[in-house]
Amino acid sequence: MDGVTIIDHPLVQHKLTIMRSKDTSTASFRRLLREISTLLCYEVTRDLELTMETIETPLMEIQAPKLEGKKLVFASILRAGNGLLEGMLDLVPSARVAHIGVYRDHETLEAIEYYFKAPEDVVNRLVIVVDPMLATGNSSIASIDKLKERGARNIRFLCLLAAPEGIRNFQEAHPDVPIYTASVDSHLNEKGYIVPGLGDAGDRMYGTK
Ligand SMILES: O=P(O)(O)OC[C@H]1O[C@H](OP(=O)(O)OP(=O)(O)O)[C@H](O)[C@@H]1O
Ligand SMILES: O=c1cc[nH]c(=O)[nH]1
Ligand SMILES: [Mg+2]
Repeated sequence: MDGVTIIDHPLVQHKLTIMRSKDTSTASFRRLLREISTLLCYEVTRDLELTMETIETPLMEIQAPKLEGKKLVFASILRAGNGLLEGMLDLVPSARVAHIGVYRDHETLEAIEYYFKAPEDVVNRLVIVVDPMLATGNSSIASIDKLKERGARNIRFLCLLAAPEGIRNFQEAHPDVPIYTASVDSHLNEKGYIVPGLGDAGDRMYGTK
């Protein structure tokens, strides 16, 4: 599938299976999401450019690689995005963070925006938008619209599960934004849930249902 990278690392797939199970507790779900996010972060940053820098080891001076360019921005779509954000920050503690408050209206499935806070200078930075679920795509499309209004030009979207319908909508709206996901599931049901999916990610993370 063009523009979609499926992260099929065995550890990712194993943890995802446990997360999907309805018998997995809130505590385990939250811990697994944090663990899996470090593995996803590793893949979504795999091709970042490096620049050589001179350093001195205790033995000699060498040229050694460091990340090039400005610090990354991780943009978390609330609430469930925060579950991915935490593990990503474990790996890249210097990343800047944007928070985007969006929830789905349960009837219309439209994205309702309620909060937006992002670094002023996103224009020159790679922005990695995180949300475990890409269902209709309405939430991620609206979030990326806001980031583009702010000037972001270099954007990637990272999720855990995606539905084919959501990928189509997303790519129509943002053909320039690559998608990284651990799985493309079968379809959306009549209520807009991903099937087989894992249920409502926010509710499972925070025990709100
Ligand atoms: O692709 P979409 O159809 O827009 O669905 C995906 C969105 O649904 C979930 O959030 P939800 O609306 O449940 O909000 P919450 O995280 O605050 O519970 C999920 O975390 C995504 O943000
Ligand atoms: O299956 C779904 C669809 C949207 N949001 C979720 O949390 N789960
Ligand atoms: Mg949400």
